[in-house]
Parts: sequence; C-alpha cells; structure tokens
Amino acid sequence: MDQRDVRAAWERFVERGALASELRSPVANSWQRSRSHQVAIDRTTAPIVAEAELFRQRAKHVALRHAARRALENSRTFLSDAQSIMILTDPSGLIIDTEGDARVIDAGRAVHLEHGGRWSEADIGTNAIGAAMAEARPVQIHGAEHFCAEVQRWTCAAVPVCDPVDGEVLGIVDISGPATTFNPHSLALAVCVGQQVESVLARAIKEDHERLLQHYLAKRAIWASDESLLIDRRGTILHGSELARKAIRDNLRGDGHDPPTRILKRLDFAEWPAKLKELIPGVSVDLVAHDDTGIGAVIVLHARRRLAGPDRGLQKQDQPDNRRMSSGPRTAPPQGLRFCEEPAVKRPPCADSAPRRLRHAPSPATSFVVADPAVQAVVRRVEVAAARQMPILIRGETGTGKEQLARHAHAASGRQGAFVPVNCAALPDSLIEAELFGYAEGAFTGARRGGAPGLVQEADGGTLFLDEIGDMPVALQAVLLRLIDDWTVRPVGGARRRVDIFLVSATNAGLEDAVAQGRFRSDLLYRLNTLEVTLPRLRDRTDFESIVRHLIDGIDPGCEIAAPTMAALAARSWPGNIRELRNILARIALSSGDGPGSSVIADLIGQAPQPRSGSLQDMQLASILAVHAETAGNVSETARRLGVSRNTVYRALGQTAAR
Ligand SMILES: Nc1ncnc2c1ncn2[C@@H]1O[C@H](COP(=O)(O)OP(=O)(O)OP(=O)(O)O)[C@@H](O)[C@H]1O
Repeated sequence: MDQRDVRAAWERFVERGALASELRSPVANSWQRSRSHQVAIDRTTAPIVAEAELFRQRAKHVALRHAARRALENSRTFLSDAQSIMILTDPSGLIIDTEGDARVIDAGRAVHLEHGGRWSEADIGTNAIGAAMAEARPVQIHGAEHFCAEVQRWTCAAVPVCDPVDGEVLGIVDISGPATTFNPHSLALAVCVGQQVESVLARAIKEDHERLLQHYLAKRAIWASDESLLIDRRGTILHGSELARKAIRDNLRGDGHDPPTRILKRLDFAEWPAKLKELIPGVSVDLVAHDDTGIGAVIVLHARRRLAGPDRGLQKQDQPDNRRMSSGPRTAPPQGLRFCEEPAVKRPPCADSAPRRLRHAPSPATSFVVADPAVQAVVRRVEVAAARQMPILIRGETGTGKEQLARHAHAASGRQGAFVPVNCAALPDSLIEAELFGYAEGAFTGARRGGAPGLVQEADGGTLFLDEIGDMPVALQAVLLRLIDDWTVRPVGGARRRVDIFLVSATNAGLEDAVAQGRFRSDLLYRLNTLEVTLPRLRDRTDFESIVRHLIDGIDPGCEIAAPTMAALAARSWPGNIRELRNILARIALSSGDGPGSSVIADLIGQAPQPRSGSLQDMQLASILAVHAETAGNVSETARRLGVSRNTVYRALGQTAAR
C-alpha cells in the first residue's frame, strides 16, 4: 500500500471503524488498540512527565541506559546522515535518552518526542514505540500509519530490548525522523542496536554474578552454621542450601510462572531487607552493590544462632542501610566466569521480513577495513573456507582483528545460529567442562533450574569461536577432539546429543612450540587448521590511514587527524595493534579541542614503546607490570589503559610469576 492508500484506509477507519484488509497486521492491530484506548486522533502531543519523574525513571533504568549508551553513540554518524534520531524508552514507553541529528531532536519537541515524552499506544495511539511494546516485537510505522494526525509527519522503527535471562521487555530502541526520511533499513538497524544492547546487558549480568559469587565466597565462613542463599538483583538464585531455597519458596509468592524471588526485581533495592524480613521472619540480609548500584544480596536464615540466643552481629547485618552496602570486590573476578561470549538472546519473532534476513546481513566486512592486499587475500580464503564450513585457524598478534575476522567467517558461512566466542585462556579447569558442554538440572549446587546448555550447544547451528586456543588445558583438548570426531556433546550429568557446529579458532601464540612442549595436542591442531591464515601486524599493513579514519569515524566523526599527527601515528610500532590504535585515537579525540599540535596529543603519540627489536616482549611486559601496579592490580583497567586485551595482561602476569 502506498501512503495515499494508507491515508484513505486511515480515514475509513476513523470514520467508520472499517479496517482495510491490505493493511499490515501490526498497523491494523495497533489502530484497533488505539481505538479501544479511546485515543483522540487530534491529539497533538504525547504526554510528558515532570523533570523530577524523568530523573527518577532514568535512575531506575540505569543499567539499560548504560548498556545502550555505546550503541547509541556509535550510531551517531548514521543518524546524522539519515536525518534521524535514536530513542531509548523505559518499558512504559517513556523516553529516557535520545541521540542523533540535532535538528530532528528539535523538531521532535513539537510532539513531545523528547526526554520525558511517553509514547505508549494508550498515550498517543499507533507509533512504533507503542506498537513494539504492545506486540513485543520489532515494528516499523510510517507516516499515515500513525493514529494521530499530527504524528503522521513522522516515520519510526522500534524494537523491544528484552532481559537476556527472562525475556521481559526492559525498554524500546527506536529510530525516528521526519516522514520524508523513511528508510526500510531503519528497522534492521534498530534490531541490530537492540541486539547489541541485550548483549551488553547479558555481559553485565554475568559480571554481576561473578562479583556476587566472590562476595559470597569471601564471607561464607561467617554464615558457615546458617542456611544462606545468594540471589541476584533480578531475583535469580545463584547459590543456596536446599533449606534456604525452600524457605524462600514457601514465603515469597511469585506471579504466574515467575519464580517466587522475581517479586524482588520489582522492588527498590533499598526496600529488600524490610520486605524480606516481613516475609521471612528472622532473616538477615546482606546487600551487595557495585558502583553504587545494587546487584544482589545474601539472605541468611540464622537457624542455629537464634536457638542460641540474640546476636549483636546479626542485628548489625540487618540494617537496611545503603552505607553498609558492600561495594563488591575490586579485585579481578574469578577467571572461570570470564567468558566473552555473546549469550543467546531471547528475541520475539520479527514483524517484518527485513530483520529476519538481517541476522547476518550487516556483514562484518562493512565494519572493518580490508584495503591491505595481504588482508584481502586472507579474507577471501576465509570466505571460501567458511562457505564450506571448514575449520579455520586464525593466527595473529593481539589486537590484529582475529575475532573480527572470525565474526566475518560466521557471516560468510551463512549459518543461522549464534556466533559464540569462548576465551580458552580464561577458562578455569574446574568449571570449563560445565561451561562448554553444559550441565543437567541438579548436576551441582547452584546449577540452574532446567540445567544449562553450555556454550557448545549455544553454537549449535552457528559458529563456535575458540579464542586463545593455545591456552586450552590439555585435559580439555581431548574432550574437544572427541567433539570434532563425532559432533556430539554430553552435558555434565546429562545425556549425549548431536550438534552442528562451524569451528573457528584463534591464537596469538606459537602453537608449534606448545606442541613441542607437550602443552598442545598435535592431532587437535591438525583438526583445527584445515585452513590456517595469519593476520599481519598493524605496522606491516599498507592501509594504516584507512584504519585510522575508520576508527576515528566510530569514535568521533567530527574529529580530524592532522597530517603530522597521522605521520607520527604511522611511525609507531603498535605492539597492541588495532586495539591499541583505537585506544590512542579515543584519547586523541578527547584532546582534539586542544589543537593538533597540543602537547597532550604529542605525549600520547610519543608515549608508547617504539622499538622493533627483540626486546619488545620485555618492554611490553615491563609496561604491563608498571600499569598493573599503578592501577592497584586492576586487570581490566590495565588492559584498557594499554589498549591490549585482558588475556595479554593475564599472560604477562603469568610469565612473571613463572620467572
Ligand atoms: N581491519 C580492521 N579495521 C578496523 N578495525 C578493526 C579491524 N580489525 C580489528 N579491528 C578492531 O580492533 C579491535 C581488536 O580486534 P579483535 O578483538 O578482533 O582482535 P584480536 O586479534 O581478536 O585480539 P586479541 O588477540 O587480543 O583477542 C576491535 O575493536 C576491532 O573492532
């Protein structure tokens, strides 16, 4: 239907309630809902909340905002080119963040498409935000498809952002612009951004779980004679004795299919102790926070202590006082939980065909530079092997783009399943099997209800990316070999099942040495490297300037790199390769207001070690150790400052420990 037909259909609908059969179903459904909400078609603006309420809601959805920030910022260039804006709303359709073309942001104010505006269907009739909320799936609404006449000047595409654990809608990502800027791909972009946000959220949940477990383990001795339960901010029980679980189940009531503890998710964190004490008499609650945000709690049933008499320590623990909230451990998290996978995200079915096609459509090739002929040859070989699903081994120094290339291989393979990266260097022996191959319900304490599929099964139908393969423990290499032999997995405590996996591995270490020293099985190496490619070091690439421009575009499109700066950059040795370059460029962008000749920029460029000699490794090691000490042992911060991966830092620490 073209816009004229849609307008005619809209007129018939508002006059007589007649629905044209050619209307797209999300539009027809939304018109009907708008009518049942009794929305007047001459409503000119969405309702807008007071500043204080906006502030409150922003604080409440800080995790969502944080997860969306990078994606919103990265879309800035596209949005300006497309004269559009990107909007983040909370689950009620309240706009909490916007990014994009300043003129469009200005124009949006006329209809309250701005911070504080509320865009549910009940508020302002059919629009993409409201329809995506109501249908719990991606929806694009264009021009006359809007319910209120004034809003028909707009075009918008929206996608719900769902909780990666329970699938609950947390908010909406929307791309809007004047109707003249209609672009059918906006919905696809919104879907990609939504997926990015969900991935960031999933990673954040995982990190919070690490912190909670560390907190729990550190203090476990205190509760040794009590029944205790570790629970995260969303009400998921991470660990706990059977008795404590039962006490929670018996005393808390969930709604519908929700686990009983989900009730806590809807409460303000500071209300937890009072609520829990009201529901379960005699408990104490130890709240855990990180960066001033509540991430979970340890609930303790002091069965034996209460029998023995009142306990002062218990009363102290009971205080629902934010000042007492532990800020969580600042030390490095336990390695076992540091996977870098992109967890499978529960996503509602797509409304239109575009996003479905687009699962792999935003080819990674478009997001990385391959102007260097050697890299072009590598990419071509990878594409051919990927199309035939041949195992690929990618070699290259840290930060040369191995993961990026692996993602490209996944896209080129055309596989519909997920791309699941596994960092073998970060896998602890104790948890590795369960994390990789999954576990059955009840396999061990803290095992999730229904078990967990494991990373290999998550990659079923997709791609398993084994990063830092050289660091995989020998015992596990045998299990991996078996997987490659018969493509079956057996979850811990469960039954064997078949999987269909495309295997891509990467290493920045000399695997031959590892084979010679018996740390890596040669038979496994030959199964992994049906195609073997090596990515060149950044300093050996001929497309340095293109990479700089590409990276700076993603960081701050307005930032110009002056010729002398470019020349100085090109002269550096770049031990951290493209990752290090990106890091330095981000800092240059920050100081660009100081002018290209500024001493800050000169310092940044001159700062890194320059030698190309054999002592490079030692120098790298020395700088890692220096920054590691400077950051009081914070591995992530060290990696960030130096522009290297955390594995590089861990490896350096391991090397010094071994010396
Ligand atoms: N050809 C390229 N063009 C632009 N950016 C790139 C390119 N290759 C990699 N990058 C960027 O460089 C950074 C490092 O890439 P990636 O993580 O793929 O490297 P890696 O070799 O896997 O690193 P490590 O061995 O440390 O895990 C990423 O931000 C990535 O987006």
